[in-house]
Amino acid sequence: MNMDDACAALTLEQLPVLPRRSPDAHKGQFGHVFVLGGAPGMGGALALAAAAAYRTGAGLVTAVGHPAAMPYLAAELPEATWWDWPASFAALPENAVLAAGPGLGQGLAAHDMLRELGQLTYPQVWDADALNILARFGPSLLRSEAVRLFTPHPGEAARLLGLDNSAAIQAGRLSAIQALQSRYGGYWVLKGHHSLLRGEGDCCYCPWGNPGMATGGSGDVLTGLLAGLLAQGLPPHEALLLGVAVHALAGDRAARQLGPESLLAGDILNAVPYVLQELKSLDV
Ligand SMILES: NC(=O)C1=CN([C@@H]2O[C@H](COP(=O)(O)OP(=O)(O)OC[C@H]3O[C@@H](n4cnc5c(N)ncnc54)[C@H](OP(=O)(O)O)[C@@H]3O)[C@@H](O)[C@H]2O)[C@@H](O)CC1
Ligand SMILES: Nc1ncnc2c1ncn2[C@@H]1O[C@H](COP(=O)(O)OP(=O)(O)O)[C@@H](O)[C@H]1O
Repeated sequence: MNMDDACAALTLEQLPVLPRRSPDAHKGQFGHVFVLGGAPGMGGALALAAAAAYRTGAGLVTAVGHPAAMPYLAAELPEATWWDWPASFAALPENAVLAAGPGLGQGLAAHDMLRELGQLTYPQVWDADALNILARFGPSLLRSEAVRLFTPHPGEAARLLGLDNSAAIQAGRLSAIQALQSRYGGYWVLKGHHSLLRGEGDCCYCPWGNPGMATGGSGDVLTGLLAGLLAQGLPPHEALLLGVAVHALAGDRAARQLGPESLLAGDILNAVPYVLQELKSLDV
């Protein structure tokens, strides 16, 4: 079955808009995103996700990474605060949102932090190595009731379902995303060409995006976007639709300017503010 026959395409009209900021707004009203990632050699993934959370409008962003990842943050994102691994999340602010996975690796510290994350009730985004660790432990890792958004690519989806490789997922993307949601609960995007979304109600697919986005780090940008939207209080289903759409539209905008071959994940990130503005201007 062709998934496009079974799922409706997301439309611009369906996308929620971010609430207008009151003139006396302060940063505490827009949430505090904690991004867990940045194992040695992968500080860039953490920096991209943290920057994306800020670009979407989060009030504060803290990058939780290995000390070796610090130079990326200092150079790329002085706006972020920084926690070294191993970190504990016993005393987070009330408005915290956690996003785990970008460049996290699968070492001991990552396992410990995810075991703790699985018991927290703050809204969460699970991506990349957080999904690989979840695949190893299964749904029992998710002990608490919490809003959770999951963002696997087909390789990660295969691991989460105990399948050999991504070909099995690609052969039946619709049944794969259904199986993922019934096994792990929560809100899902199965990434790739025409990313599939499944939150509340029927599934839909994202008609935007392009093969230029098949480049290292573009998924890390999506993780930060989703966390930034949750942090501003968007309900999870709306955050899922808007985050995936903004990411794909930003990818299309960057590809039009630069060509798909030259596209970097950072170009998607840089296009996000323009897409957010354009979407706002549609809401009249
Ligand atoms: N700058 C940095 O610091 C960066 C750091 N990064 C970090 O690296 C870590 C490892 O993450 P990763 O995704 O690179 O490795 P991995 O999970 O083994 O996936 C590869 C396999 O999955 C599949 N596959 C993927 N997409 C697919 C698709 N659309 N359609 C179909 N299949 C698809 C495909 O499998 P195959 O088709 O070969 O079966 C492929 O071989 C992680 O922590 C991440 O955050 C990266 O974000 C990059 C930038
Ligand atoms: N051919 C494509 N068409 C549309 N979007 C794509 C395509 N290839 C990749 N993408 C998007 O780019 C992102 C890649 O994410 P991911 O594979 O996790 O990359 P990384 O791990 O390098 O950050 C996803 O959001 C995916 O939907």
